[in-house]
Amino acid sequence: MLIKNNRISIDDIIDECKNFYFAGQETTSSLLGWTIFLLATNKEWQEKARKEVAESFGQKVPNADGLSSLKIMNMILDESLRLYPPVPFIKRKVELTLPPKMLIYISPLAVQHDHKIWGEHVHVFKPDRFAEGVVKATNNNPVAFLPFGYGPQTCLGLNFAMIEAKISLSMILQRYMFTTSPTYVH
Ligand code: HEM
Repeated sequence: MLIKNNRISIDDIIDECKNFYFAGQETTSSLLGWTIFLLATNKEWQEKARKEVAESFGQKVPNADGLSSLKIMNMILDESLRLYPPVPFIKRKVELTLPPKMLIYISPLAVQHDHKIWGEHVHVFKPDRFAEGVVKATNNNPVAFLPFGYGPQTCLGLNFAMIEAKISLSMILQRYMFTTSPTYVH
């Protein structure tokens, strides 16, 4: 972003709006799409999530207090973000010892599928690996879970995206049960 005279130009603001639109829409819809698929193929977790939603909201519209107590749903969303990170690459530009301006790509997809960190069931949907938080799930290596990136450039929409996903998923679970087609092959 070019800041002249301590002012952000109209073009910069338009760029930021486009960024929010792009960075904010496809990512959360990818998270919801994969989560619905994972719950369709793991019915016991679909039922656990529905029970938690029913206990928190009944048939009412989800509210802020209830959303923060959705522990099972948080575990499910984290496991979905681990298996199918909506942003598979993060990039950084080298400024120091490596050749300047070189772009480094870090792959959440690769790190989150590393059996040395996540164990032999790395490819299996196991939300309970997140039951005691990310530090425990990563064997004391929290940078191994980076669906929203890491450090000063961490995703600006992290909290917004998780709240949006929890509201949407709660309202879907309140209304629908879902399954894959009998002919579906993964
Ligand atoms: C599941 C949903 C989302 C995922 C997985 C996601 C993931 C990411 C990732 C991996 C980055 C790069 C972070 C880094 O380089 O370390 C990023 C950056 C960013 N995201 Fe998201 N994002 C999501 C939703 C959103 C939403 C809803 C918004 C805004 C409404 C948003 C706005 C941004 C912005 C502005 C940046 C750039 C931050 C910067 O460079 O300082 N994201 N996101």
